[in-house]
Amino acid sequence: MSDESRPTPAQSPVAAVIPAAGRGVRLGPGAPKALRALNGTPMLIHAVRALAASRHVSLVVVVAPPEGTAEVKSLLDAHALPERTDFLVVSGGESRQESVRLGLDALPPEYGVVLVHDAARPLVPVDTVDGVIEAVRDGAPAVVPALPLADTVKEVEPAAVAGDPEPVVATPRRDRLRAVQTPQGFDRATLVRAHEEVTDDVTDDASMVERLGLTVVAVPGHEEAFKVTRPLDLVLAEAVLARRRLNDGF
Ligand SMILES: Nc1ccn([C@@H]2O[C@H](COP(=O)(O)OP(=O)(O)OP(=O)(O)O)[C@@H](O)[C@H]2O)c(=O)n1
Ligand SMILES: C[C@](O)(CO)[C@H](O)COP(=O)(O)O
Repeated sequence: MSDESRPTPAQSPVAAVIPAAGRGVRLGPGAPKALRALNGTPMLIHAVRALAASRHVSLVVVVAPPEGTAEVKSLLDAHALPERTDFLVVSGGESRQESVRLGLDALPPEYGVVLVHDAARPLVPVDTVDGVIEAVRDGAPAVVPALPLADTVKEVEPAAVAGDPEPVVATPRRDRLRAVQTPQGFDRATLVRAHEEVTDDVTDDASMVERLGLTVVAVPGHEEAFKVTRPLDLVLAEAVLARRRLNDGF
């Protein structure tokens, strides 16, 4: 599809790329993090359902651990997922950045809006997903869901040996800081260009767009969109699911 015939973000269908190829080292020994269970269901399935809950999302591309693509395909077949959504599974890379790029490479041409969502954020509410999509469709090249911080943040001179005291070098104003979550939403052409041109190590996709000199906008995130990173996060995720079951009355 030529650039001229590609739909603008305002009209375009939305695809979600879910990088799920990480090991989960900080979570401790076990299966790759995305395949570990939350309340008996793999974290990845929760994440896929969370994105597919948006009626705007018509394709979900799961980027699986290279040795786990067959398992991910059978998991997607075995769990009830919305019929209006298509699914693709591709094999992941060495870093999150590489896994996202492999997911982007698999996107059919008609998708002009792309969400990138960590499998490790399985509980993001649909209103957060839709808020990100709306801001991209309104014309922002890149959108991040974000929350104000509760802690004060210090910049330090990192110690050579973990655990040694670290001199504090600065305290940024907290009211100007945000903790950034996923899904991050993009005009597809912008995200593809960022992945082609930016080679620095980054920790999220939006910062690659910042490096192109474009403006990234933040919209409200949600506490339940937290990232399952360490063992205590699993306890919190199960508590959130239990609260949702109570609120849903079953
Ligand atoms: N090579 C990689 C590394 C990470 N990810 C994905 O990127 C998301 C965010 O990464 P993170 O939470 O850091 O997951 P892990 O890399 O698995 O965690 P850790 O750093 O503790 O090993 C996760 O959904 C993870 O599966 C990926 O697709 N490919
Ligand atoms: C993309 C991200 O979730 C935004 O907060 C985060 O940067 C991912 O970091 P990780 O170390 O790969 O989990």
